[in-house]
Parts: sequence; structure tokens; C-alpha cells
Amino acid sequence: MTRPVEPQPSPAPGSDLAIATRGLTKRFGARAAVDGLDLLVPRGSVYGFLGPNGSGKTTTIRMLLGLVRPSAGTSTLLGQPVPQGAQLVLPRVGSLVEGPAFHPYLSGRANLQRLDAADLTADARDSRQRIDAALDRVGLLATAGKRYRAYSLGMRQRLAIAAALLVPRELLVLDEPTNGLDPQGTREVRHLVASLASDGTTVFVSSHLLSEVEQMCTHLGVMSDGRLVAQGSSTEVRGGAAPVARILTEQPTVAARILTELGLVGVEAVPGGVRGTPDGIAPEKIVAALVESGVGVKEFTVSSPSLEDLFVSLTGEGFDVSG
Ligand SMILES: Nc1ncnc2c1ncn2[C@@H]1O[C@H](COP(=O)(O)OP(=O)(O)OP(=O)(O)O)[C@@H](O)[C@H]1O
Repeated sequence: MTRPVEPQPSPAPGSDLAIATRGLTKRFGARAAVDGLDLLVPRGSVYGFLGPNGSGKTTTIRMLLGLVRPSAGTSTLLGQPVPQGAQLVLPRVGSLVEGPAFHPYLSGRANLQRLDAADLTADARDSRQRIDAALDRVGLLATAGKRYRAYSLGMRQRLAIAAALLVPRELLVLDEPTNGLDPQGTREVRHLVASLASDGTTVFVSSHLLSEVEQMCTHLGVMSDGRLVAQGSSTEVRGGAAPVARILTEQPTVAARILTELGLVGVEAVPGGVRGTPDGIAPEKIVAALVESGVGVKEFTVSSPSLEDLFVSLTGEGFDVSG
């Protein structure tokens, strides 16, 4: 049996991390839904937890929040081990996993009042102030008197986030917050996440929609089949993708031979020409070699693959980029 880690009263080493896991694993029967995850989520980041459906994102979030017991591994939230220190840290963590059940015939404000009243740790005397602050934070103060059923999809999701903000939070964990939203609702949630992050709240947001994550995240973690296949700042993750040289020419066979002789990697034919990974070979050297061999170069470009190309190569699956 492993020794339980004691809750720590003061920030632990590594407290610059809002979330840290080591070997976090969840098995359902013989199958590992989450397999040996080492998450590193810096405080103050907006961390996009990306992966196709079924790759293990929700199971990971449920373990982080103490909703499901890991089969192996450890986690800390805001420097506290979970589940051991959960009672100390979870009040500082807001989450949106399945979303609260709202009453359609009550107003946004009345719905928050019900949730606030159910929180036995909250002082009832400050209820009005707390609810107004949460509504204001998500931009719903002016429409707080409208019935929930009259809210747009984006307003409903913002109200769900307001419910998570009834007490001040250092970390927000949002599971697919724009799932099922229309483009306007998606924009509203995206702006809200950006504005929460600008106040210093760390946001951990899962998504299978690349377009969402790309625009709002400072850091990315990419899941594929239960494993974390890439992690780091958005720049670092992008930097992991080698640039590709593309040459438009009417002599693709000769061009391909020259590129291969020069040492480019993965040289292949593309419509109208060839492409390959320069692997450190200077662009001017490539062009010079082609021209010296009499290859007519109509166009030459060196570019990094798009984030989508990268994810397809990491996960073997396409991402829905429609937003
Ligand atoms: N309670 C459970 N019992 C058995 N298998 C489960 C259970 N919960 C999840 N799984 C399986 O674990 C895998 C990961 O599921 P999970 O919901 O974590 O993925 P996800 O990345 O969040 O995908 P989605 O966006 O579709 O929810 C899936 O194959 C799922 O069927």
C-alpha cells in the first residue's frame, strides 16, 4: 500500500504549477482510459487539453476533481495533493464538468440564488453581493432577471460559469465548455475565458475543437488514446513541428532526387511539385542546388505545418476545425 501524502499547509515545491500529475492512470477493466499522465499546468496559464472524443479528457478531469479514483499515479491541485487535500483545495477550484441543472422557468439570478443557498459554507448575508459579482463577471448582470429558458446557448453556458464563480477561484476546470454552442455562443465563452485569465485565474479547458483552443490557450496538452502525446507552451508545441519546404516545378522527379541528395527528409510528390523537411538545410542552398541542376522553380516556400497538421500527425485523427 502506498503511504498517503499529507495535506500541506503552505505552498509545496512546484507551487508555480496549478495542476501537476505524475503517472496518473485510470483503468476500466483491462483498458487504460488514461495511461501514465504527467500533466504540468503553470499557474496563470490557459491550458488547452486537446484530444479526439474518447481520448481520456473527461476521465482525467474527473480524477483531478476527486470525482473518480485513479488506478495509479498522483495529482496535486494548487500545491495540494488530491484526493487527500481535496477539502483544502477544492473550494479554490471552480469546475464545469456536467454543468449545474438550471430551472428553465426561473431567472438567471434566481437560479444562482438556489445554488448559492445550497452552499452551506457560503455566508447568506453576502449572497446578493456574491451573485451580482458572478453575474457581472460573465456579463449577465443586465439580463439576470430573464428566465433561463429565454437565454441563448452562450448565455446559458456563461451562467454555468457564473455558478462556478460564486466564490473566488484560483483555478477553473472547464470540460468542453463550447460543446454544442453556436458560433456566437462559442465566441462569448472564448471571450469570457480570456477575460478570466487576464485577472490571473488559471483556466484548464478541454476541447476536441482545435479552433477554440488555438485562439485562447497559452499552453497545450494533446491526448491520444489515453496518453499525453505533446505538452508545453503553444509556441513550444508548435515548434515541435519541423518546417516543410514546398517547391512548385514541372520537373518533380529531378527535383525530388536533388532534394533527397541534399539531405531533405520525407521528400514526396505533391500536386504541382514536391515537398520535404529541410532538417536544418538553408533555404538558399536548396534553391541554388535546384537551379544549378536546371530545375525550373516556379515557387519555393518553407513553412511550419499548421497546428491541425501537427495534431493529425500526433493523434492520427483529424480534428473538427469548424468551431
Ligand atoms: N465509467 C466508465 N466505464 C468504462 N469505460 C469508461 C468509463 N468512462 C469512460 N470510459 C471510457 O474511457 C475512454 C475515455 O473516455 P473519456 O470520456 O475520458 O474521453 P474524452 O476524451 O473526454 O471523450 P469525450 O469528449 O467523448 O467525452 C473511452 O473509451 C470511454 O468509453
